[in-house]
Amino acid sequence: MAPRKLAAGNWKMNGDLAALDQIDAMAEAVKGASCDVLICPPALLIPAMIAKGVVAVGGQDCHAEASGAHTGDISGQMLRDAGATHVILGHSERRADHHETDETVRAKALAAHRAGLIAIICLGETGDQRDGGHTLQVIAAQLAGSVPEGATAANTVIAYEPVWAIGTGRTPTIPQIAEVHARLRADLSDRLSDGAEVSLLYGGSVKGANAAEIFAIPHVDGALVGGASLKAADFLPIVAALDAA
Ligand SMILES: O=C(CO)COP(=O)(O)O
Repeated sequence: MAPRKLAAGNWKMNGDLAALDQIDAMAEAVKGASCDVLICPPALLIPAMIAKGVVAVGGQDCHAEASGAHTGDISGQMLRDAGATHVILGHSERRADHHETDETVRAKALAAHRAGLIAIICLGETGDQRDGGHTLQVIAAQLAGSVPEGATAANTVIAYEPVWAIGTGRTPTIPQIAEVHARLRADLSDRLSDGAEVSLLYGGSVKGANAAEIFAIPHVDGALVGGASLKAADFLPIVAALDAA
């Protein structure tokens, strides 16, 4: 089976109840789309977004434990209980702001799988690592360290997000994205029996204007979109480009 195509939005710490109007504005287009469409809003918006029944809804992080004395945290179990289907893990902003390591991300992914969630595991090199010629080495190590035992194409998605491309309007060249995605596919195929079917997303300054050329790259099965997922008018052209790819 071919990997599932997924257009995913990461709202980060943006959006409020009024912003859910944007989900209503997506309804018609999403109904007609053949790709999966997911939005990961701040946790407090998850129930109201799910109630709209328009897009699949995911969390932006979860704890490695199902419950316990962890003030301020949220578990995969809780996200699942609220009706979420996915959770983003190991985003570079969490790796930087919360000192998350590959080991942390792997433990969280295991917890997500136990809770019945699809883990979207993020990885990507910094600008310095890219300039130093270490990109493939960095992403291979992150993949090896962050993907847990028991990962399958059904419970895991990988998102390649070069740190220097996030929110900057800069994107890697087409050959640069192609090189990383080919390596991710090869490593996943070596490690997982269904590695050829794992969805691989590109993330970092994806817009309506560059989506089609990014989705034409081999082993790019969708996108993880930040800023351009906040408004239906910006996100829907990306969904349409993925549908057409
Ligand atoms: O970090 C991202 C998605 O997780 C990408 O953000 P931008 O699309 O705003 O660059």
